Amino acid sequence: MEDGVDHLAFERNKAQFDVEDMKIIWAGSRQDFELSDRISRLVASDPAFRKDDRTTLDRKELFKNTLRKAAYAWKRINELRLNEQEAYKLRSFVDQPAFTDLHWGMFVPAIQGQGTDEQQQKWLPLAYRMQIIGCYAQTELGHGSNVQGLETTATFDPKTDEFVIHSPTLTSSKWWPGGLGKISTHAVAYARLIIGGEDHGVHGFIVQLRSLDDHLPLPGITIGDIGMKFGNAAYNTMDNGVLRFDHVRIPRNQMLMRVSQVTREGKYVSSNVPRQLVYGTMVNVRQKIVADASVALSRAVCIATRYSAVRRQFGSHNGGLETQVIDYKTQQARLFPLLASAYAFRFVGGWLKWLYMDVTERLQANDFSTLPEAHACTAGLKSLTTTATADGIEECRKLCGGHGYLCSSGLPELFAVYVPACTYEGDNVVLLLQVARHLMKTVSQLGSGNKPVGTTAYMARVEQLMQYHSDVEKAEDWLKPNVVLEAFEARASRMSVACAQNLSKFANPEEGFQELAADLVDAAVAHCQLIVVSKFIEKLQQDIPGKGVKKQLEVLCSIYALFLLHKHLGDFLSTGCINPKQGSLASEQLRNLYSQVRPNAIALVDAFNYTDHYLGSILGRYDGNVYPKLYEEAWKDPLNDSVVPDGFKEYIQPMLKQQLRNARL
Ligand SMILES: CCCCCCCC/C=C\CCCCCCCCC/C=C/C(=O)SCCNC(=O)CCNC(=O)[C@H](O)C(C)(C)COP(=O)(O)OP(=O)(O)OC[C@H]1O[C@@H](n2cnc3c(N)ncnc32)[C@H](O)[C@@H]1OP(=O)(O)O
Ligand SMILES: Cc1cc2nc3c(=O)[nH]c(=O)nc-3n(C[C@H](O)[C@H](O)[C@H](O)COP(=O)(O)OP(=O)(O)OC[C@H]3O[C@@H](n4cnc5c(N)ncnc54)[C@H](O)[C@@H]3O)c2cc1C
Repeated sequence: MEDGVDHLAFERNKAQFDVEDMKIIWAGSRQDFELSDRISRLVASDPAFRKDDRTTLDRKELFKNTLRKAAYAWKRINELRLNEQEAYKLRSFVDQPAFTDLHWGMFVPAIQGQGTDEQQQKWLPLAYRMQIIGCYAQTELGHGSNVQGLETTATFDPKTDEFVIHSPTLTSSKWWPGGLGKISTHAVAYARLIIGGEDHGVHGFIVQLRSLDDHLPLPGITIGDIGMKFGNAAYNTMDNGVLRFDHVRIPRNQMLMRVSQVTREGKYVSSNVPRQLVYGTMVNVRQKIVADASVALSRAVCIATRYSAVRRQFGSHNGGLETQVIDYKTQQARLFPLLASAYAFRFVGGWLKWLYMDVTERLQANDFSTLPEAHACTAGLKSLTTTATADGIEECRKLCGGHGYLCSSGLPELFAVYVPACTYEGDNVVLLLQVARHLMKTVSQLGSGNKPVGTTAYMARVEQLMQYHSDVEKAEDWLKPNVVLEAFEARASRMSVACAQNLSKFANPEEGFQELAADLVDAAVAHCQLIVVSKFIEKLQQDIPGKGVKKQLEVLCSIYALFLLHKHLGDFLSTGCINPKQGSLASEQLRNLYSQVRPNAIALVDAFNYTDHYLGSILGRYDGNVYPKLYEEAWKDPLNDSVVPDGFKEYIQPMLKQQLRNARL
């Protein structure tokens, strides 16, 4: 069959729910849906945002092309008078990482979160109008995860009322900041504050890097790009940079002074806010990364699902059609948990956004009580969702067989752009260790009358959870939300308690923490998975309008939870929460659930409402017309510009002629 159009139309007719209603649930609200829909079509219909040619561009062309798109996007944002939310959407649908991500995503929030009112009034209007372009320069060549280990210094000079920013060693060179390499005029740079020889730890400083006239680096500044990164086009649209300071002077009022101040006399004054607020920008971005995970994963799942319905292999009887690969149970068991994960991450992302807004409001009112919870949740969920998304995109590539390896499938580039999310904004293992510290603290305080709150509230029932044994008797029992929730709570609390008990055997707790780090990471994962499962279940308790929509979400929620249970069966069995028979019943139920998803699979990915432009994949085309378009696309490759390739006459022809001569001899 040459043309897949009929396959997908038939698939869409099979759906047992209203896809338009599901689009609203996915978007968050009708208003959010309309906004996304409008802006994505605007970008898709504008030839200036074309992106199908980028894998064939060399780095310089690719980068220039990125600058052109960023400037054009800014022009359109102004011409159309888009508000902040619309502008953010437009940049995301342009789908090309650029310096603007760091300007809007980190430089501006760093000033908003860590600057005083006066500093905000001075710098934010310039940044909002893009009269200055900023980046977030924290990581150094020698230190990334260990922020306290940064070496760059900011030494106060009381004579001139300035800070002297300096990179004392090679390893103190700033290394990685996006937008720094070629474009940023300013940075929020992190450096150790030194006053009168005393080290006050790491603080943020606004530093001008380049002239606003000719864009040349200012005196004392050495700056450039750090070189090609993984993938071809992918993240190479971004100028991740290197920066060295040679005694660069900035006025005292360019230290971000919301958390602590340096007076004219050189006195260090701490506000009554926790010093961890210096890390606040990372918490903000981690929350955005969690929201973005569902987008990246759903794109890959949309491509793999549509293609799996178009692709046929084996099973033809009497010359009839072969079997659609989506009908193979192995394909379903690999694909449908990823579909369910995309929905699960969508809902947990929405919840985390709420949590972040809540903690921000509290901080403004000097209530710091929920900061540890916000840090643990953003760190843990960033780690969990980005790991699962990066692995999921790669699985989707494999689900598309050989064609998934072509750039025109969109999957190689999606993976290459996405996978650094497991490292940036905190290495995923380092972040899970932060969650583990939070859990160990919670367990250690259990007997003290300090009741655990928020996502650790289940620990208050630790005695009951330590006695728990699942009462599942038949496969359908696993469909009950409380049954699932209790099993996940019992597993998470037992893993944390086991770690705490083992830790208590060490005379030196820090040594114990290092020794037990792998178990602690497992306990942190169990806790984070519980959060995602419980937020999905909570979502289902809300009013969910739309024909058949709630039923589909219930199926996906069960798949997400039971897939995790199946994957981590060892945890559930070894902690004694369930027995082997109950584990088998969960697998049986999972198979039933896959059969229920099958007729709805295409409609469930249509509900993401992605344009073909945004998907950027021939395999994932809405019309399913894969083969003719793949064939057409191949001829566009620059290698096919000429029939005989460059280099043939120089290298291959002499070889062939030599062989011919030898044969004659
Ligand atoms: C960006 C948006 C772009 C928008 C426009 C485009 C549209 C695109 C669409 C979607 C966008 C999605 C987003 C995409 C982003 C792409 C850009 C990526 C750019 C990348 C940037 C970076 O990577 S910046 C550098 C990030 N670096 C790190 O994350 C470093 C990791 N390390 C740390 O965080 C810390 O050092 C660590 C926490 C690991 C340890 O710190 P340390 O001080 O040693 O801590 P410790 O002693 O363990 O703890 C002390 C104490 O403090 C508590 N704590 C630690 N961190 C925090 C925190 N962040 N908040 C609050 N509290 C914290 C910790 O729990 C301890 O508490 P106590 O136990 O003492 O109570
Ligand atoms: C694409 C990209 C964009 C970036 N953009 C920016 C930016 O705009 N601004 C910026 O400032 N930075 C940026 N970064 C830097 C990024 O934040 C760091 O790379 C990240 O925080 C990880 O730190 P690291 O590189 O030092 O890794 P390392 O800490 O050196 O990690 C190496 C290995 O050691 C392990 N490890 C480290 N510490 C521990 C520990 N305590 N216990 C157990 N294992 C440990 C890690 O798990 C990992 O396996 C970017 C990075 C990338 C890849």
